[in-house]
Amino acid sequence: MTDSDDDIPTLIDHDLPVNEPVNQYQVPLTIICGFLGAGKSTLLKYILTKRHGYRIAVIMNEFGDTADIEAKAINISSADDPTAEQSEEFLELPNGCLCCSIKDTGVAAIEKLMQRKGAFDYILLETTGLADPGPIAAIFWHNEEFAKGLGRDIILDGVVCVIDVVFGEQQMAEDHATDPMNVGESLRQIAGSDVIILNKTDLASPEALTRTEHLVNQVNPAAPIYRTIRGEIDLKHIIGISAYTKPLPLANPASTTAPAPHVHTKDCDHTHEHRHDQEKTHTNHYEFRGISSLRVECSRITPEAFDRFDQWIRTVLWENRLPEDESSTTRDLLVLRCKGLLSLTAGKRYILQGVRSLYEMNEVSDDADEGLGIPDEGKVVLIGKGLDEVVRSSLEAVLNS
Ligand SMILES: Nc1nc2c(ncn2[C@@H]2O[C@H](COP(=O)(O)OP(=O)(O)OP(=O)(O)O)[C@@H](O)[C@H]2O)c(=O)[nH]1
Repeated sequence: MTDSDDDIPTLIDHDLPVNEPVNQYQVPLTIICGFLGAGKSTLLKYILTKRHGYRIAVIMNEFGDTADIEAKAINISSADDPTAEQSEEFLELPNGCLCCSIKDTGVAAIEKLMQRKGAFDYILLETTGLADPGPIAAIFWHNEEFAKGLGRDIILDGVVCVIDVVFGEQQMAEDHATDPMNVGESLRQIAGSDVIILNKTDLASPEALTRTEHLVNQVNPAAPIYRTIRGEIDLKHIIGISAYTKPLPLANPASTTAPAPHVHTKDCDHTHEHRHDQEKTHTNHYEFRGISSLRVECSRITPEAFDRFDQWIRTVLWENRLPEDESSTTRDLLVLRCKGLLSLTAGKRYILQGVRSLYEMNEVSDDADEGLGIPDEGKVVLIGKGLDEVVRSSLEAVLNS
């Protein structure tokens, strides 16, 4: 980073978008979640003062029951009024960013913001350190009521989780789960994210860094992991990633031409080359506080198998049980996030995306297919609880039927 924090960038033309917008009529929205004190505000401040060519509206929000969380402010000053901080509801920054310090509930904040449509072309939503991003993502993705109103103008781009690499491991271990499934918020945040930022790497030992990275990767093998100091990251990794629309469901750096986000050191106990095999092995057996991931690969499947898979995933997501289990109480099954790619014998390919009970399977267009070189074989990744060998066998049986 060449800009100093004290430099207020001047307004620049929109010729430097970090990634191409998906749809010019829709404003992409990125949810930033993360552990308490992990560096979410620091990341936002970095974004708000960097020359990136986006006019970003930042919402610092408090979704859910966060009354016990002390309200905090992001201290951004403007060139015109260096003392201006959170006193203003909207603060327009010289680089085109719009800082919006609305503290009411989510949709109301977005409503207010969308009244200023045209003043920005990207929205960043910071959640509190205790927020589970799943329900928030669901508000912006596939919520029918919301889609009739504001939602039609907003498209969920992705969920980014900031982790404090010094205390991350400890936070995950100590996380007291308040939900009936006893999962814990930090693990829900990791499970529900599309990109993971390991922040404060300047303060952590290489061993702690590697351990935390490995741990996070085991909980969510589908999300690329980036290491940062004070949130300094190439914005193309977190903005305009189209995590819910792009036909790249599994962010495995080894299979893409994108710069490898998974940074390795000599201490790493895995490499890009054999990471795939490790995922197969470790994700089968790995569990952290009951959260694990399951990855199943398959060759091209028949249309009948595709229909059966649709039924399978619906039963798993909506009823928390396997289709063959008569009662939902027979196992402790909960899927927080799912992603997948299924190739049919007839030639069609479908992307699976799921957040909690919401899911969709969209056909991949030929254009996207050509541009991105989607592999022939399919795979499904589930992140959640109770994903044991019985679930694996059940899924494999459906996909291979
Ligand atoms: N050394 C170091 N300090 C950092 C880094 N990132 C953030 N900090 C500091 O960590 C503290 C917490 O950072 P914030 O950005 O406020 O964290 P937050 O996630 O927004 O905090 P909450 O919203 O309260 O959960 C601040 O004092 C930051 O200056 C980093 O990479 N290295």
